Parts: sequence; structure tokens; C-alpha cells
Amino acid sequence: MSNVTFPPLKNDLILRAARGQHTERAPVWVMRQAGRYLPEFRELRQKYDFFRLCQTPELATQVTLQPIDRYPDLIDAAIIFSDILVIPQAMGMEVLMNPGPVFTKPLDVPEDMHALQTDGIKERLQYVFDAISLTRTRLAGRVPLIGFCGAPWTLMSYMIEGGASKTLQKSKTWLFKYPEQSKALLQVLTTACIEFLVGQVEAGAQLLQVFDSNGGDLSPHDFAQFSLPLPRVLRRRSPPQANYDTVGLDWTVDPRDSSIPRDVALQGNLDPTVLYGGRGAIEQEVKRMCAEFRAARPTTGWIANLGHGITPGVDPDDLEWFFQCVHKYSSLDSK
Ligand SMILES: Cc1c2[nH]c(c1CCC(=O)O)Cc1[nH]c(c(CCC(=O)O)c1C)Cc1[nH]c(c(CCC(=O)O)c1C)Cc1[nH]c(c(C)c1CCC(=O)O)C2
Repeated sequence: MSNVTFPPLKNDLILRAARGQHTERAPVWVMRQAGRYLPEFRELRQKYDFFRLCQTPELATQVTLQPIDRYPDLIDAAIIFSDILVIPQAMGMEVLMNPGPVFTKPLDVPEDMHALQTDGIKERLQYVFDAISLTRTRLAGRVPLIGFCGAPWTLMSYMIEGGASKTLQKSKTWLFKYPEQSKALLQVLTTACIEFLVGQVEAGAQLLQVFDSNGGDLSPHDFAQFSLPLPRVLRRRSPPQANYDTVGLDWTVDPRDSSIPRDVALQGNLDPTVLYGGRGAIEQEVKRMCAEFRAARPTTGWIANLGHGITPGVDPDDLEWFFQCVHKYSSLDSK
């Protein structure tokens, strides 16, 4: 589906695992791998505002490649440097990063939705597509490139709460007090997400991840109603790249949990705090994680990752050790 040709891929481990194929070892990457724990990232961040980095393809590409250059032969995927909140921005909402996201005018009542610009969203996100194409070229086939977006419910909750929230009281109130308007907003966001993801694949993204960070706050019934439609629609628009072939787990879920469908590959799930525990703790926990995933998926694929984004204080050498431990303990011949 990509419009451009790029250098041939040398490492397709994560693509095979995401499709459910058994791999010689688990592919590995970490969420927020281009982030504040890296001194080279902090250096650039001192010069540029967060969204300036996202909006300038040359800079976004440079940041995306930082972990790939630092850990050659250890990381199996790059993820485009951006943020889930670029969609609300493209709908005309102002978002600042200081240090977490802050919306200057969150949605308060359904009438506020009239101010949202629902046409031309994909066009205003062209900078992400340009960053993806440039990154694909500069990756030169070393590893696949992941594109992403936030899931509609997570975006809606940020747009109403105005930032991170523990209780999601305002956005959940919308669901129950203004159900029709909430559905309309989710519909607009679903369309925007799908156009955005399809555009990323056209620009060169080889794998897509949808972050539904606030999905766990919905009841199973509301999750099915408000969050699950996206992959079904996406699948119709962009087969076969866009199946939810893989489900990401955090550390509160045991990969052997019988409620997890059998027909998906798994990704996860080390508690990022383990990375503060020193080499002994990292090795022990990675070994245990690999054994659990191997038991859960003895003949199909899984992807090693943290259960959440890496945090700013981690020593980059300890992350290197994490990668080395995954290589060792997820190999077919490891005990
Ligand atoms: C909810 C959410 C956001 N953004 C994202 C999510 C979903 C995943 C999750 O639940 O964490 C996803 C995201 N954010 C970022 C990426 C880039 C790719 C990567 O390296 O993983 C990705 C995939 C960069 C970022 N996004 C952000 C940073 C740090 C900001 C900085 O450089 O000042 C980075 C590297 C900021 C951000 N952006 C967001 C928050 C809540 C924060 C503050 C939290 C934090 O500080 O880590 C919104």
C-alpha cells in the first residue's frame, strides 16, 4: 500500500511475531524508547518545544533514530516520534506540554464540539506522514517502523479532562449525561484515527499500534460499544496491515490468563520500574517474563516490551541490559 519504495528490510522479526508466527527469539522494543531517559534526547529537547520536534520531519526523524543508533542489533523496531494528541491539535485544540499535556480550552459541554475542525484533519497531519517517509529512508531497512494513534475514547477523555486524569470523572460523565453527543464525538474521532492510520501506512509505516490508555476505565459493555469498533473499520479500509493481530499487556495481566483470546499475538509486559532495580533484578524479572510468555504462546509469536512507557530516570545502560536479557531468555534454546 505504500506509495514509495524504501530500502529492503533486513530484520522482520517483529512483523513475523505480530502475525502470530513463531520466531527464533522474541523481538523487542520499548514504548517511549525515544524519550527523556536518553541524554541525546534531552539535549535536543532543551532547544526545541515538544510539539516542534513532532512537527519538524527532520527533527522527528532524528529523535526516532536515536535509540536505533544507540542500541544497534538489540532493538527490533522503531516507532515514529509523535504523540497521540496530534489529532485533537489537528482539530483545532491547543495542547501544550508542560511537562504533561495541557489543553488550554478543553471541551466542557457538547456545544463546544461546534468549534472542532473536522475537515482537513489528515492534511494538517501531513508532517507526520513526511516524518514517516523520511525515517523509512534513513532506517535503510535496519528495522520496521511502527506508526500509531490514540484510540477514540482515550482521545475524547483527554479532550474533555484537558490532560491526564485519575478518575476521568468529566469524560465519563459525558458518556452517561450526553450519550448521543458522545457517540457523535467518538465517531468523528474514529474517522480521524482511521484516515490518520491509513495515511501512515501509505507514507511507509509497517506496523500500527493503537493506544487505548484509558480503555481500562470503561466497563466491558462500554468498551465494546465505544472502543472496539475501530479495528473492525480499519480492517475493512486497510487489509491486511491493520488487523489487531497483537494485544499489548501491562504487568497487571498474566499472559497465561485464560480470558485472553488465543488468536492474537501478545506484547508486553515488564513493569518499567524494574529498570530501576539494577542488573540482577532486571535479569531475574526478564527471565520470569519470558517463561510466562513462552508458556502462553508456545508455538506462536510474542513481542517483548515494557507494560508502559520507559520513565525519565532510567540509566540507558540498564535498558541495554534489558535488551540483552530478552535476547538471551527468549531464545528457543534458552532454559
Ligand atoms: C496517553 C499518551 C500520550 N502520548 C502517548 C500516549 C499513549 C501511551 C501512554 O499511555 O503512555 C503515546 C506516545 N507519546 C510519545 C510517543 C513516541 C514514540 C515512542 O517513543 O514511544 C508515543 C507512542 C512521545 C512522548 N510523549 C510525551 C513525552 C515526554 C515529553 C517531553 O519530552 O517533555 C514523549 C517522549 C509526553 C506525553 N504525552 C502524553 C502524556 C500523558 C505525556 C506525559 C507523560 C510523560 O511525560 O511521559 C499523551
